[in-house]
Amino acid sequence: MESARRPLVSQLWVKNRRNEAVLDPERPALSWKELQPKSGRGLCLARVLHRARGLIGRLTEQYPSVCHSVPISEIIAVETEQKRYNSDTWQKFNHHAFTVHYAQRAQKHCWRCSAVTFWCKDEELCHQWIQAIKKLLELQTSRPKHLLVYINPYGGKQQGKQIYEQKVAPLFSLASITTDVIVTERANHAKDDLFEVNLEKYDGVISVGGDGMFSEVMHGLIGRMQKDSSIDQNNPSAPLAPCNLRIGIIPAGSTDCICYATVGINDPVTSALHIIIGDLQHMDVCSVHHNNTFLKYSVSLLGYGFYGDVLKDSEKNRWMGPTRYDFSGFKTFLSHHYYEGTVSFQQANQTLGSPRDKSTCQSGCYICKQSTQEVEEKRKRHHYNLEETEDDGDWKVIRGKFMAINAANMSCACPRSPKGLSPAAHLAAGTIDLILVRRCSRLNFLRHLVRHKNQDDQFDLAFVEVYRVKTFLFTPKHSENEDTDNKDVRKKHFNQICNGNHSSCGCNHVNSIWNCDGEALDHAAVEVRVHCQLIKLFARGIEEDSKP
Ligand SMILES: CCCCCCCCCCCCC/C=C/[C@@H](O)[C@H](COP(=O)(O)O)NC(=O)CCCCCCCCCCCCCCC
Ligand SMILES: Nc1ncnc2c1ncn2[C@@H]1O[C@H](COP(=O)(O)OP(=O)(O)O)[C@@H](O)[C@H]1O
Ligand SMILES: [Ca+2]
Repeated sequence: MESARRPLVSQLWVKNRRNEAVLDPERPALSWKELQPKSGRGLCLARVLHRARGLIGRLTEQYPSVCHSVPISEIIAVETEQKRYNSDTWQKFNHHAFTVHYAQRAQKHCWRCSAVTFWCKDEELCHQWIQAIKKLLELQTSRPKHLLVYINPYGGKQQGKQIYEQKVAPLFSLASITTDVIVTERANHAKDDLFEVNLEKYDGVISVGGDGMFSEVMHGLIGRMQKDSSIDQNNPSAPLAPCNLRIGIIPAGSTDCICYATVGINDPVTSALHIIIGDLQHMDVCSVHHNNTFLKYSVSLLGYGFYGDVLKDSEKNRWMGPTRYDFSGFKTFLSHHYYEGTVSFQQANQTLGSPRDKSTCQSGCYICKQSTQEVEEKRKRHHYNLEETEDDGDWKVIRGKFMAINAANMSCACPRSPKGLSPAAHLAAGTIDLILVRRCSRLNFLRHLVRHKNQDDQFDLAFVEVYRVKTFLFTPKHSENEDTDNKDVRKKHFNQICNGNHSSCGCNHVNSIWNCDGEALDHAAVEVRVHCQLIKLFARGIEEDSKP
C-alpha cells in the first residue's frame, strides 16, 4: 500500500532522448525532463549539438531543460505502443514503449489531445508504467464511462453528425467511454426520449447541436426529474428537484453561447476533452411561467423586443444557417421598434455581486461557491420540512417603452460577442442580470450594440439600466389578444422603413415575443424565477490564464 504512494522514477526515452520520468501519486502528476547525455564514449553529432545548445542556453540563461508535467486528471488514456515508429527505434528498444494521451492547452481556452511516447529498455518496466498510470486513472471517479448522445443533424451548418463522428467519437473511444447515440429525427425527439429512457445506466447526456438542442436535452432531464419526484412544474414557486446527470455540449449550432460561456470557446474537441476528464460546472436555470402555467426553462438569454424580433424573423431563414441572425439583426435594427410594458423585480442580495463588477465569473468563482453551500443547506431544510427564511428585498416596478428587455442567466458570451450581453453575470450564483434598454434613437441603440463587440461598457449609457435579480415579472401594456386583433394600434408603431404591408419588416405586432435560448415563447406576460444550480455540466467555467 505504502509503495503505491511512492513516486515511480525511471529513465525512459522520448524521441530518442534520455528523460527522467516521474509518476507521483501525491501531486498527482506525470512529469518528464530531458537528461543531459553522459560525457565520453565518443562524440556523436547529436551530442555535440546538444552540448552546444546547453552552452548557448547557459550563456543566455535559457537552457531548455524543460520539465513537462501533466496532471493525472488531464490524462485521457495510456496504451501500449503499436508498431508505427521507424524500425530503428522499434529495434533499439526491443518494441517496449507506451503512449500517454493527454489534454493540452493550445490557444486561449482551446484544448487539444496530445500524445507522448515513452520507450523502455525492458518489457517489465514498460508494463509497470502502464499499470501504474492505469491505477491512477481508475481513481478519477468523476469521469463518465457510459454516455447517452443526442445529435441534431440540422443545427447550425448541419454538420452535427460529421462533427461528432470525426472529432468526438474517436476521443471517446480512446478514453474507453461507451455511448448510445441517437440522431434526432424531429424537434422534441431528444426531450420526449429522455422521459422514457432508463437513465440509471448513464453517467451523462451529451447534446450535439446549438443552444436549442441543449435546451431540449435540459427540458427532458429537468422534466423527468420533476415527474419522478412528483413536483408540479406549473407551480412557479415549487422548489425544483436538481438533476444529477451532467450534460455535455458538443457545439454544432448557430450561436452556441451556452458552450462558449461555460468553456470559453465553441470547439468540439475542447468540449469532448472536458467531458472525458469529467469536469463539473453547476448552472442556474430560470423557469418561465404565464398565469401559473409552465412555459419553458432558460439558461442563456430571455430576450423581449430586439432579440425576440431577431429570432422571429430569423426562423423564416433557417436555410441561411448561423448568418440568419446577422441578416435578421440588421433588419430588426432598421425597423427600430419599441414595446411598452411593466417590469417588476426584486434585487438580489449585494453579496452576490453586481452586473457592473469589473471581475467576471471564472473557474472556481467564490461567489458561485458560496451559493453552492447555501443551496445545499436550503435543499436540506426543504427535505426536513423546515421553514424558509428568505430575506429578499422590496419589489421595484418600472413602467416604460423598451427597445429590449434582456434577462441574462449567464454572460451569453459567444463568437458574435466575446464578453457577452452581461459580462459579469455568474453561471451558478442563483441570479439573473436584467438589462432594460429604453426607447432611444437608432444611433444610440447602435452605440449600445457596438459595445457588445468592443471593450466599452454597454451599460454606461443613459438609456440602459441593469439589475441583478432573482425573479421578475413582465406585463405588456397591450393585452396579448389585442396583438392579433387591433390593427389601429399597430399603425401607431409604423416607422420610416416600414411601408405598411409588414411582410418584410416583421413589425406587425404591438407586442414582441420572448426569445428563450433561441426558442420563441407563446406569451408576452411572464413570471421568471431563477433556480440556483439546478443542473450540472461537463465544463469548468472560464479559466483565468489558459495559455500553454
Ligand atoms: C454592430 C454590431 C453589433 C453586434 C451585436 C452583437 C450582439 C450579440 C449578442 C449575442 C447574444 C447571444 C445570446 C444567445 C442566445 C442563444 O441562446 C440563441 C440560440 O442559439 P442557437 O442558435 O445556438 O440555438 N441565439 C440567438 O437568439 C441569436 C441572437 C443573435 C443576435 C444577433 C444580433 C446581430 C445584430 C446585428 C445588428 C447589426 C446592426 C448594423 C447596423 C449598421
Ligand atoms: N431532427 C430534427 N429535425 C428538426 N428539428 C430538430 C431536430 N432535432 C432538433 N431539432 C430542433 O432544432 C432546433 C434548433 O436546434 P439548434 O441545435 O439550436 O440549432 P441552431 O443553433 O442552428 O438553432 C431546436 O428547436 C431543436 O428542438
Ligand atoms: Ca436554436
